[in-house]
Amino acid sequence: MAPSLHPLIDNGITKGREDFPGGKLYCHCPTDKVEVTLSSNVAHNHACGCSKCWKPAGALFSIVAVIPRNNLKVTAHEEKLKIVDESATIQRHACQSCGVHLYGRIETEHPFKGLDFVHVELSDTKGWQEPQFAAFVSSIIEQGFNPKGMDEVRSKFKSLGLETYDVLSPPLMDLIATFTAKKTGALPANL
Ligand SMILES: N[C@@H](CCC(=O)N[C@@H](CSCO)C(=O)NCC(=O)O)C(=O)O
Ligand SMILES: [Zn+2]
Ligand SMILES: [Zn+2]
Repeated sequence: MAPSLHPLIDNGITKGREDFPGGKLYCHCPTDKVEVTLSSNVAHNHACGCSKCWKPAGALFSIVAVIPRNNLKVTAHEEKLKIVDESATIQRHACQSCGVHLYGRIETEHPFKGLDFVHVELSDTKGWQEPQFAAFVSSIIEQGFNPKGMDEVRSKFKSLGLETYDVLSPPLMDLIATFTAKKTGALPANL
């Protein structure tokens, strides 16, 4: 049996809506759920194979997207949130009771500062931007996945119409490189 990449994509991808206005994310606690309100759709939604992003049990990949941090508010039970790893670039705020990551935020100088990382599967509404690509695919091996299965994993993504990358997608890599070039002076700061 093919391994589960993620329940949201295993059986095909449902397209989101261009005019989707956002919605609420909830942690997995049965009561007193942490609630996060997003006031827009997300962007750059993708499958991520890295070891740090939260994924549901049994899935090889997380599905993670970004949203401007001003469009994200914790609207209930913020007291349950704790940063998973203070030393990581992305400060992932997880519910201490159920372990779900509600949002990841960057506080240091970084090309993605100002964008929060979120998992739209924590919402019960439909219409969020669908996954656009798969990132950090080779990273699943670091978590114990047999490298012999990688062709099958990459083929499955391709059959779903998702390009696979071992870091991030070209537009995101270009953003990172442009940020670096402006810092070193290789490109003008006002480009
Ligand atoms: N092989 C490593 C990769 C970890 C990694 O660099 N993850 C990325 C992507 S997360 C969402 O796309 C990243 O930006 N991490 C910064 C951070 O987590 O703070 C592994 O698998 O651990
Ligand atoms: Zn919880
Ligand atoms: Zn990740």
